Amino acid sequence: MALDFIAGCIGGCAGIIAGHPLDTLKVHLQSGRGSTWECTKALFNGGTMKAAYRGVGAPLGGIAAINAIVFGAYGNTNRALPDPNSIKSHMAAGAAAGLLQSFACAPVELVKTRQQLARPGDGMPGGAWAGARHVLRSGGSRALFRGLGVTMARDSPAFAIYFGSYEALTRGDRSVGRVFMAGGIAGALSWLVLYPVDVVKSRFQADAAGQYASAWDCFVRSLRAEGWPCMFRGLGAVMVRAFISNGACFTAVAWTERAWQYCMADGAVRTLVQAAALSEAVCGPDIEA
Ligand SMILES: NC(=[NH2+])NCCC[C@H](N)C(=O)O
Repeated sequence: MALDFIAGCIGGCAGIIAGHPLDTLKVHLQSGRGSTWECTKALFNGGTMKAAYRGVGAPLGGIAAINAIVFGAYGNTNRALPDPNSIKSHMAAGAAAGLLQSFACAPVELVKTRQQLARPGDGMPGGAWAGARHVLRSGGSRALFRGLGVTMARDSPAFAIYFGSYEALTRGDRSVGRVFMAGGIAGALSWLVLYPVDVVKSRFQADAAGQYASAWDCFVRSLRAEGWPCMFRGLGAVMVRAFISNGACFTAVAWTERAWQYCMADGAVRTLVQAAALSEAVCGPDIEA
């Protein structure tokens, strides 16, 4: 249990660091900041990764809480179901985990999104806590939880697909290569299917001025103004990000688990050797020897 959590945190951090620049590109594309080429150029302007990594603090800071909820809810729901090993149970447990983690994920992603899109002079500080305080001061907790409903609508089905497909793809083979591929494919699939919901979420959370009354209003007005193509902008970036990020995440989880098991086994051997040495010191060498 504790191991799942520690492994999940290390995996989650690896995934965030590997995937954040592409996440920033995605958010810029979703918000209509320009073509892929224009956005990429703007993000790497100045030759540093600074703009591409803006807003990384909130997801890094929130990953422990989010993973505690995801792994806790996933494991417990799965075990409580009548047939825990079926893919259906893994999907149901994933859906419950996705729903619950939205309460932590929505405010984290709101701060992240605002920082990724911040322009000089609009007062959005760069740090995670400073960003959250800024949002709270300007609109209270309602402002911080703007987009909670649409986050649930995205993440409950997304995590069902995520855990269901990961389980299906790793049945019978948990080698490092397989884990990376399965994690990458599961991540990419979970984004592909729910992508328009994510576009609406980004646009709705980015809207600090309160131009949209609700996420639905944001969806209808975006469609009316720009048509269906805007619901798929950034899909390429997110698929590459999701593959790398979730491949890295599940691989780090598997490595951490193996390192742990190795240390435990090693520790157990050392304890046996010490116990033998101690008994020899106390009782003298074996009589037969
Ligand atoms: N579409 C989703 N939210 N899928 C669940 C995977 C979440 C994962 N942490 C990622 O960012 O890729």
